[in-house]
Amino acid sequence: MTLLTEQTCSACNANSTEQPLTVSDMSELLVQLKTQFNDWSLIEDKGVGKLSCEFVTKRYSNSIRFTNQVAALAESVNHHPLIIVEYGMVTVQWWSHNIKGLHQNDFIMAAKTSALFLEC
Ligand SMILES: C[C@H](O)[C@H](O)[C@H]1CNC2=NC(N)=NC(=O)C2=N1
Repeated sequence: MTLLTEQTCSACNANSTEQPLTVSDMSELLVQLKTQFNDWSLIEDKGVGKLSCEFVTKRYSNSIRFTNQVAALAESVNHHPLIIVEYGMVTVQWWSHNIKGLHQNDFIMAAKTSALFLEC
């Protein structure tokens, strides 16, 4: 099985007709993600499933540097997370706005976000 970090995002377009993942597909992807990076959680926010992770940083400047790296990654694939920047912590949440739920892309991007943090 190809690691999520080695997969690429499918094109994200506003009028996607794709549906959110089935529960079984989501569960399988969550196991894959947590096997590689255990800190991600599946949350539900106003009925929308999201992947959320809190990254602990040493200084605010580290938070900003990591945030900028995630932003560059997001821009490179036109798929963007919510990022909350605090002193000592960056919270990242991935979901697909166009389908109001989780897509495989979100699991790929979550894995790539964690891989970025490890290099940071
Ligand atoms: C028009 C543009 O391609 C779309 O709005 C993209 C931008 N970034 C996006 N990011 C996320 N997380 N979900 C989307 O549906 C999405 N759509």
